[in-house]
Amino acid sequence: MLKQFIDSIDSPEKLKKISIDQLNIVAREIRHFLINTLSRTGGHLASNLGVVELTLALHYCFNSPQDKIIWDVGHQSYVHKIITGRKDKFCTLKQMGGISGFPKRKESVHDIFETGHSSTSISAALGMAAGRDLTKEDYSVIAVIGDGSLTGGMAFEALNNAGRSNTNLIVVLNDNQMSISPNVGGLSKYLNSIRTEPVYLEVKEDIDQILKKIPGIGKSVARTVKKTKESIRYLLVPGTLFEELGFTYVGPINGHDIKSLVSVLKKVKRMKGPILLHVKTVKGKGYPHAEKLPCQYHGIGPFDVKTGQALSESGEATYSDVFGNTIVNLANENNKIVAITAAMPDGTGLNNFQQKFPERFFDVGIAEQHAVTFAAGLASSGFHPVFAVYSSFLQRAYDQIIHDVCIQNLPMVFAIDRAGIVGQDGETHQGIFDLSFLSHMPNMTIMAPCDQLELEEMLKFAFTMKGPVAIRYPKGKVFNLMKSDRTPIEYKKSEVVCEGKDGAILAVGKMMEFAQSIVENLKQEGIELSLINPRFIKPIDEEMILEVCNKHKFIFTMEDNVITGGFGSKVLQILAEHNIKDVSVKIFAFPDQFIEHGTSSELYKKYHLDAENMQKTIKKTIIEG
Ligand SMILES: Cc1ncc(C[n+]2csc(CCOP(=O)(O)OP(=O)(O)O)c2C)c(N)n1
Ligand SMILES: CC(=O)[C@@H](O)[C@H](O)COP(=O)(O)O
Ligand SMILES: [Mg+2]
Repeated sequence: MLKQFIDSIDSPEKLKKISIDQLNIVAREIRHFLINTLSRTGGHLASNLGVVELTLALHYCFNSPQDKIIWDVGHQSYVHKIITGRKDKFCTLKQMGGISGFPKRKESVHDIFETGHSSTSISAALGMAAGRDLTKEDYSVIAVIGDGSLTGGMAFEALNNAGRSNTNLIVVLNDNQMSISPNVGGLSKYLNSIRTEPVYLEVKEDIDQILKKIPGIGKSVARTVKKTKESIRYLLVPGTLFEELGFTYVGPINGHDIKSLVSVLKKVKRMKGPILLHVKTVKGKGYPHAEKLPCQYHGIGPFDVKTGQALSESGEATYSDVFGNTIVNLANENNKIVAITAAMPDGTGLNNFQQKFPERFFDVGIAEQHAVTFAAGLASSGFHPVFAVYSSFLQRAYDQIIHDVCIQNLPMVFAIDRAGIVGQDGETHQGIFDLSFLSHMPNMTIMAPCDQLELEEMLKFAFTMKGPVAIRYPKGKVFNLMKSDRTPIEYKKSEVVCEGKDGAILAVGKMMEFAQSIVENLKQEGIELSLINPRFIKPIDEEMILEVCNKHKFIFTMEDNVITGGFGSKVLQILAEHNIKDVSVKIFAFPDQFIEHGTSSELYKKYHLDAENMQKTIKKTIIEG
């Protein structure tokens, strides 16, 4: 096989040894490598195809790890990983024990800061720059942020802070006009308006030289000249928004032209103060299927390279589908229902709602904090909003939920998708904290459906409530509980699935899938268990728990949440409050640690939360008495 350039490039130093023309060959090879490898492993293909030249140029012009490159979200860091010696590990991408889909400090000295959630890079970079200035060191700090991520509030907080800091900091804005879906909002419109400007660094320097030569005679003339300079700048130099914040704006430049990128980056490296380099790229660049459908190829499972067809799609309904369909049905009957997403209409299943009720649908950008307070505003003016959001991203809005929703006891629904284990996105994305961080908020009601039907019923129920309600459900395909006589949803009431004499399982949400099979299996072995579907995590069905304690010596609680502050600990609290000492409680939950990437089933197994392991523990506990 023909020896490729990328086979020999395992560090930024090696990259620097080749010519700029040869960089174009490397770019081609990397694209080929990414498409072929990700067709087997899956991953964030489109974003990475879009930053091939940009990443090569950055590593060509800067000296990582002395110079610090921070990747916002980090889903576009694959090319960086390839250049920094991890190409051979790509067949393990996002797999248990393999390399992560995001920057990880333990993976490489070049992964200088970990990301996964958006809009953090400028803050982190500014902190590093401040640290560098304090220790009087000399290196560059570069934040690479996408136009979608720039819509997040934190990015603006950081721009505001950096713009007046005078510190040397480079923000590379990777503008592909896309978030996961097309980017939205005023900022996106603004970037669009300056994308077409053919003016960049050289021209701006020329203008500055010309302006300097305008003579200033007398005070009023000086004022006029100053105004004229500002107007000329407004007319001729794009990016004035950033300039006014205190950044020197450079761009827009073509992010697929390596020669220009290298030339501009070399100049930017020498410039002082905060710089914003605006780079235009195409999401999915070089793979026609991804260029055409960048949203579909944002994060993709294995696919056929030729046809672009996904290989693993089963067509079975997911919880997101069920949410999406149910909310449309409910909104048909209730015109007060409005829906909000923070840049994730597809992932959350809200896209049908968007099409059916465009005027009642709001994509606020990657802005979870704003989304919650925006919903609170709608709720306080008579609407009943639903905010559909992934569990881990809702973490962003902790204070807004307390301060803007719960204190005022406003009616709104949090449709919390990707609760529990999401699998291959790892630590930053596992939704294992929501039960804990929502539980201690007064006025909040929290429910977890154990199956498809229950999600539908809980959504209907949630819109009859007068305060905030959170419904959390997992990633992936729906489960259907084997029980014909389902009881209707009633506030604070659990459901008895079956009764037995040897112990009781209380299985929250998804854990019911495991619990039902455990009960069936142990029955074959002569162990009879009660199975309870708690439905409400808050307020918890205390009556049921006390009844279970009256009947059983052993209680087993199951939840796909971290053990600290979760459902099990609430059960223990009730036992303690009632001074119940003769009942043993075993909590099955995730330990007090961050859960790495891997498939969901691997992770449940590793943490002994799969059916087989839990069954063994339950059997042993009961037999040993
Ligand atoms: C706080 C937060 N909310 C939502 C997401 C989900 N998410 C990941 S990437 C992405 C779009 C990012 O767009 P952009 O920064 O422009 O990068 P691109 O994919 O276009 O390269 C979103 C919404 C996230 N990672 N973090
Ligand atoms: C990088 C990121 O945060 C998202 O792209 C996330 O990976 C989406 O997850 P789903 O694939 O579960 O929608
Ligand atoms: Mg983008």
